[in-house]
Amino acid sequence: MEREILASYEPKKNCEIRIFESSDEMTTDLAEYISQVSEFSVKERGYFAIALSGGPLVSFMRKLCETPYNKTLDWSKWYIFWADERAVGKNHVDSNYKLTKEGFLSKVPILNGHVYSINDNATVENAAMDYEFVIRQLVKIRTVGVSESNDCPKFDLILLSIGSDGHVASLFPNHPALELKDDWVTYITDSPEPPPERITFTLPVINSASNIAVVATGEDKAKAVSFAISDVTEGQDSPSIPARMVQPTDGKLVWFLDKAAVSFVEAKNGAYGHQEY
Ligand SMILES: O=C(O)[C@H](O)[C@@H](O)[C@H](O)[C@H](O)COP(=O)(O)O
Repeated sequence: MEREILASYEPKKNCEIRIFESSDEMTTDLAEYISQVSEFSVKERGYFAIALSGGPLVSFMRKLCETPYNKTLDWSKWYIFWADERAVGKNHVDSNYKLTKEGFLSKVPILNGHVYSINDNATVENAAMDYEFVIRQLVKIRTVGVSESNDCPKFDLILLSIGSDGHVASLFPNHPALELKDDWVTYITDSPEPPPERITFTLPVINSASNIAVVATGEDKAKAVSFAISDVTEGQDSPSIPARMVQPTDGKLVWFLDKAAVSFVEAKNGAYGHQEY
């Protein structure tokens, strides 16, 4: 598989940062990474439970719909979830389900019964409660694994992208939802980005996953990426943004970035290869 990683670092325990020349090369590596995680999970557990989010993420997964992956992956073992969803109908242009259906699910043979979309026919509060209930049932029968350190679900992979304000899933800076410890799924009604009502996994669920990948390209994400991955002590220069709170308890975190997304880190620290990520 042809792909060139410009640099790869392991700055913190269980965290790796991969930097690519272009977003196209990043997309190639991301497909290979997802394929490897899915094969490992199917071998270990018999299932692959993956949670997706919105934004540009689905378009970054496009190479999974092409050869060799469309033919080689064991799609019948894939179970799809959403780390966050906007409270709009499934046909609405803002729906993460619609985005995923059009860009991914309609192109690969994942079973309809394995697609756990968030209820768009309920209030956000009820949709969040329903979703947590469904996940609890699936954890009971181990279609979704369970964390060894708490009773949280242990998704095989949670894929996130980062907003330019540093939000991940629908967890926004300084929002009380960031403090939740016992809920698995929650809702917000005051998202700073439209639409205001959203359903989201909480940090304990995200951090309990076996694998978390955060994907970011472009200069508009560069500042947030720098605040999220740099080692400097938190303070005015490095606010504690949600993406920085993504720290797997027992699993592994991989950042997939293009050159533009690390331009702010680079400006502060020098060229790639500087160890102070
Ligand atoms: O539904 C959502 O809003 C997302 O799950 C969100 O976390 C998104 O992934 C980021 O906002 C990046 O998306 P943009 O690049 O479009 O800001």
